[in-house]
Amino acid sequence: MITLDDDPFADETLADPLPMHRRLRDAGAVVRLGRYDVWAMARAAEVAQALNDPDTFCSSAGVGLSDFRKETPWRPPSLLLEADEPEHALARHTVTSVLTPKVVKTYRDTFAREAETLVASLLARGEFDAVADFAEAFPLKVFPDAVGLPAEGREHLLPYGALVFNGFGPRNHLFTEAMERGAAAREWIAEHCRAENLAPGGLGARIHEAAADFSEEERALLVRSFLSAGVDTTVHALGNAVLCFAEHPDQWAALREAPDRSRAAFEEVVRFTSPVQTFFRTTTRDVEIGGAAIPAGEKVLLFLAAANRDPRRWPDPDTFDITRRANGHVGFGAGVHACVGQMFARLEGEVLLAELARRVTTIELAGEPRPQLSNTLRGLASLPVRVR
Ligand code: HEM
Ligand SMILES: CC(C)Cc1ccc(C(=O)O)cc1
Repeated sequence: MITLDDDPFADETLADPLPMHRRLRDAGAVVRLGRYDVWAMARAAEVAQALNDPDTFCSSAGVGLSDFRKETPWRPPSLLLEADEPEHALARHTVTSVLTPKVVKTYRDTFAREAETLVASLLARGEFDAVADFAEAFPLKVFPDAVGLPAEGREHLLPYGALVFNGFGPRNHLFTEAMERGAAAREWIAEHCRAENLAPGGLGARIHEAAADFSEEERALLVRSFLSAGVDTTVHALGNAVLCFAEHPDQWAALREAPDRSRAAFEEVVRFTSPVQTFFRTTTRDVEIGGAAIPAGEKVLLFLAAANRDPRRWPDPDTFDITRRANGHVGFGAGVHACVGQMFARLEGEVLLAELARRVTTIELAGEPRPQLSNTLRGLASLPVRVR
């Protein structure tokens, strides 16, 4: 068995995980991380195999380091993310009956209007922070509007997301800081998963209506899934997109030439930067995989970001190329738990990047990008840019 002593959740690793990803892929198809006493997979083939075998690699013990069979979760488990069949299928069917591709399409015009307003205001400013003023501003407007959240209190969404995503890691300083900062957010989120605080016709209200045979608190948990996963993820993807284009002016020129390439460009941003870097599964039986014998009951850390740059699967994996066919990456997961909001996320990325490409000639760094450290997400805390 190959053991590495890397700490994937250390600040310096989180700030620049690529060297570790290379070491993990080169060390073997399955390796052991001595520091946390867990297994790890970083190659595309094994990560896909685990995601597509939920009976062997389950989610109901939690998709973070904490094993729900041994420790009390910090919040009641998700009926989607932290559930296995048959319970998972029931919840999934309810949510996908609300967030259908057809329903997602109905937001296109609203997103386009919001994008026009936002890009025009940023172009007028010329210099701004592409995280706070762009990557956070857009999702924090369109997503809570779609869910049916009130205008006030939306400042709780990002701190709550930070709690959720740091909660998948070890109880390090990132988790404790998110816990302290997120105390008020937990209250507000719990309140706003309830039907009476969700606007009629919004996605939240529609989940309550579709989940008629669930209990009141289960219906609220289904809405909590959207509030947990629906903002920080797209915020990081959009911030990463601006950094990619600022660092690859040739790719920005290619997108400006054909703004209708923006959907494929966003897909390549998700593959290349993997906003969601890792999460766990737990083995339900002894399993042979990648030349290793993993006993039942063990935590397995899946490195989506490393798989998305695996040269065994991707030609020139470290090249950011918006004309590549990026589909088949695992940035949105795969299998029964694959992202239920990916079409919504793709629409946000497609519409906003197309508008930016139509209106902005050049994007330049106007200062050092500052990484946002997270146990699960990869993205920026700030990104000073100048646009013309
Ligand atoms: C770029 C943006 C996004 C990324 C990179 C992303 C990534 C992911 C990934 C990797 C998973 C799989 C988790 C697992 O297998 O354990 C997932 C699941 C999920 N995502 Fe997303 N997501 C994004 C946006 C969204 C949005 C906008 C929503 C809500 C509308 C959302 C809601 C969910 C939910 C509810 C699940 C759990 C599905 C299940 O377990 O059946 N996500 N996401
Ligand atoms: C990448 C995933 C771990 C994002 C995510 C977070 C939370 C939930 C939930 O159901 O609370 C679902 C998905």
